[in-house]
Amino acid sequence: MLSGHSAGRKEFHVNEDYDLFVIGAGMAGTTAANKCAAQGWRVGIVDALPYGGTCALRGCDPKKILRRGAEVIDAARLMQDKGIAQNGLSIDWAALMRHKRGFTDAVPQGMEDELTGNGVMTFHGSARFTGPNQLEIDGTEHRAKHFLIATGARPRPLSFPGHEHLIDSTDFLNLDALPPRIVFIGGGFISFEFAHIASRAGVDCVIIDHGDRPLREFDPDLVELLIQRTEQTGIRVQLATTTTRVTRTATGLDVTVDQGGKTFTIGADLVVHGAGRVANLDGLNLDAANIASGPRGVTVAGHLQCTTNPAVYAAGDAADTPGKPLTPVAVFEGKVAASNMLKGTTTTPDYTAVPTTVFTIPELNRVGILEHEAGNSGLDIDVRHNDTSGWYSNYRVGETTASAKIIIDKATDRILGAHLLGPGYGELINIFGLAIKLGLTSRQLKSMTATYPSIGADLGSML
Ligand SMILES: Cc1cc2nc3c(=O)[nH]c(=O)nc-3n(C[C@H](O)[C@H](O)[C@H](O)COP(=O)(O)OP(=O)(O)OC[C@H]3O[C@@H](n4cnc5c(N)ncnc54)[C@H](O)[C@@H]3O)c2cc1C
Ligand SMILES: NC(=O)c1ccc[n+]([C@@H]2O[C@H](COP(=O)([O-])OP(=O)(O)OC[C@H]3O[C@@H](n4cnc5c(N)ncnc54)[C@H](O)[C@@H]3O)[C@@H](O)[C@H]2O)c1
Repeated sequence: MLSGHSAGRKEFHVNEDYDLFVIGAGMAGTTAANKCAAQGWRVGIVDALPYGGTCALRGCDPKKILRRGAEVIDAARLMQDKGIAQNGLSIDWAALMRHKRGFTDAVPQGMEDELTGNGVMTFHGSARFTGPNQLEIDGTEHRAKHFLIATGARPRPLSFPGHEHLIDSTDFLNLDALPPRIVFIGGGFISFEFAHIASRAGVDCVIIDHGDRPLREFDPDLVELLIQRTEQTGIRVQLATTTTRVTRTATGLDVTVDQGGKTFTIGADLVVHGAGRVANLDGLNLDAANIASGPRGVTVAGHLQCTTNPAVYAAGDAADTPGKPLTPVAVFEGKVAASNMLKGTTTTPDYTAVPTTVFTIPELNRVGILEHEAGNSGLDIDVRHNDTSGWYSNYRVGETTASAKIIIDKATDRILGAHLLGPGYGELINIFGLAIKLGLTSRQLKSMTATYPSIGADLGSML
């Protein structure tokens, strides 16, 4: 370690000679760090928070553990008058949170042990660039030949008066108790998933979206069905509704909204931010390293190298790429960035056939193109749209909302898109993803033999 002075007056210790320094120990950052260390590179990684990132600690994994409680309640309700007595089954939120922590508490040490076991040097603190090839963490400068920015995303800043009263998704996933009334601002993944969990725990939930259609990246017919099922569950969905202010009252919070010029107030005990996320680049002092960026992240070329500083790469939610802010995308972008840095190549990530699931109950899924996108591209398509609610696998569990829409290219018989709403379809969508990735025809996919009776056995009929 050396001592020196940076551009400011502060004295720095300088730790030199990294091949790669990674900022952010989430899925993108740890994937790249492990891959480069495995090739013998000297790698450093830093996180301002415990290691693990959003998915494992504050997103996908804890969310889906909490959803399990809601799944059990919903499954029992669907079996009302079908052999399951409805006597007092309820969510014990505190115990469910303990179940969640049984998983999340072990993540940071496990992740850090894996990194150090692979020879990666781990640091804790906030990193900020001090030059094109150097950054600072708590008064120590680190120089490296390459940097990977993998700092994830944060809730989009909101501007209406009283926005400071909102809690974010991280706060929601750590609530010790659920209050009687929750309002969710924004009708996207977070609000729908959380409202579906909270309503099964007895919370009176309202989702407010300023657009006329929520979950815009999903098939509109299936979204319409999901809204109906959501409202049957007791969740109010207020569309084309703008939140104008949130005020603290003696008993809770008042959310004042405008719907087509009509103003009214919705009472709440908690208001949750579900209005989108932006790249988390604040505090990185990107200008010091001449790193171009926008709200979607660090400006990178197709091979994930920064367009204005060749030493810098970016991956995951912090990179402005065609990839959606999803865990599998963060992982494969981390791999591609690592490979390009290691080999000096310009490989680009393959974004085809990345499936997405909104983990409502039942779940909404998409892979490949939407019906209207096929139309816009001038493709001649066959749309195989089935109401699957009466099919055996849904009858068995008592689910009355289920639908499948498969988009097939008439010219080649190839599957271009699959849109599924129904219990267990979150697993089925992966098979359609593989079919699209491999360019399979509907005839080839139909030739699959599935176990019976299983949800996979419905696949042939969906085609
Ligand atoms: C509530 C919620 C639920 C989600 N559910 C799903 C799901 O079911 N499926 C799915 O595919 N995706 C889901 N996502 C999205 C998914 O979590 C993200 O796409 C993924 O975690 C992004 O990974 P990443 O490595 O890019 O960033 P992150 O995992 O966010 O890691 C970034 C890390 O960088 C650190 N950091 C930031 N700035 C600095 C700095 N200056 N210095 C040091 N460290 C810094 C942060 O502390 C953080 O640990 C969900 C997201 C949320 C919020
Ligand atoms: N299951 C999953 O894979 C999963 C789950 C949660 C989050 N995520 C990721 O995290 C990202 C962020 O999730 P999210 O739910 O916050 O965002 P989102 O982008 O899914 O949805 C945000 C919604 O809020 C609306 N909105 C924006 N500003 C508003 C305002 N001021 N008032 C009312 N409505 C407003 C938008 O119209 C949109 O419908 C997602 O895009 C997704 O990539 C994924």
